[in-house]
Amino acid sequence: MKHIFIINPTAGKSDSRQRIYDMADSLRTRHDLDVQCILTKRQGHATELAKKLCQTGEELRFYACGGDGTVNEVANGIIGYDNAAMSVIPIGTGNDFLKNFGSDMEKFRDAENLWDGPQFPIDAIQANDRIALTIACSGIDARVAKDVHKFSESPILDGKSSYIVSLAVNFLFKGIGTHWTVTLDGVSVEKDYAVVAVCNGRYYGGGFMPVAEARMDDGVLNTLVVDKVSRSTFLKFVGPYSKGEYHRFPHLAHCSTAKDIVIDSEKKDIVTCLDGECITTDHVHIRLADQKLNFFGPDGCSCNATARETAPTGE
Ligand SMILES: Nc1ncnc2c1ncn2[C@@H]1O[C@H](COP(=O)(O)OP(=O)(O)OP(=O)(O)O)[C@@H](O)[C@H]1O
Repeated sequence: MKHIFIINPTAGKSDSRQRIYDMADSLRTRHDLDVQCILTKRQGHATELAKKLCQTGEELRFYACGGDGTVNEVANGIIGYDNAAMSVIPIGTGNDFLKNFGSDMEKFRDAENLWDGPQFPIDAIQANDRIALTIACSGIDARVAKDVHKFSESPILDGKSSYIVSLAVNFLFKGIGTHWTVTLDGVSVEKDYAVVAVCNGRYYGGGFMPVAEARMDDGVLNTLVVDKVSRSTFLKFVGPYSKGEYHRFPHLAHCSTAKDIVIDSEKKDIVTCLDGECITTDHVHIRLADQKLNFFGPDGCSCNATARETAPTGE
């Protein structure tokens, strides 16, 4: 078994490379493991690296060292390879993926808790030709996420503050709704939409949680569709939305467990964020991925640690 640390040197606000090298060294010396550290050189490189290594057929454990973008890229590289599994060492800005593990997130910071941890499958979202692990969101939230990186470079803004600033800019200077046809399990409705969030997990945008009951290993995607709203309604809605309280706005937000989600537009104006990585297109087709992702983590951890037991009913 080989242990591969894929490190994004640009992730997060400070350079964490040395800390990762030290952890890798510690695994070598304390446990006599075959360990390799590889730095990514550009966007998309983590997927290329992981896929190439998986194709050797060797038994591999990957550690995605970065933020959600790096996690997403390594997942896209290893999914479908039985000889590979991945975990995460969070050194990014937001690290929303690991929030699904609740307080165990802290244990992921030390490879000592990971290298012999249990392996389990988690679901993945197939969005066009890409995989997302947590949320595939289209609409104003995706436009906010697309812009968030501009603000997260500021030394005075943390993950959530960067998101709030990006939200304010999009809210004030760009429209809330976009005219699309959204098709859920074959039923199409053409109108103006604010958000279509397809959730396997629960967090995005520095901690926003659209669907609190989304579980990452139940074979179900929870899709929240939000109509275009006025600015004043949006202001009332966004707080509850970020806490999974969509049920307080049944006239605006509809949650379903549709298996097949398609968004079409006459223009190339659908921004879709996949674990924070954005694509822009005029057609998005989203469903549960055929393959599950092999994941490993600290003993006893659960990707559903913070999940609400059942879907709420409207008030
Ligand atoms: N060497 C590199 N140079 C420039 N960009 C890179 C490099 N390696 C990876 N990237 C890109 O950096 C982007 C940000 O990475 P990542 O999301 O992991 O960190 P982050 O933005 O700090 O964290 P988070 O998304 O959790 O807030 C990704 O789009 C990734 O593809």
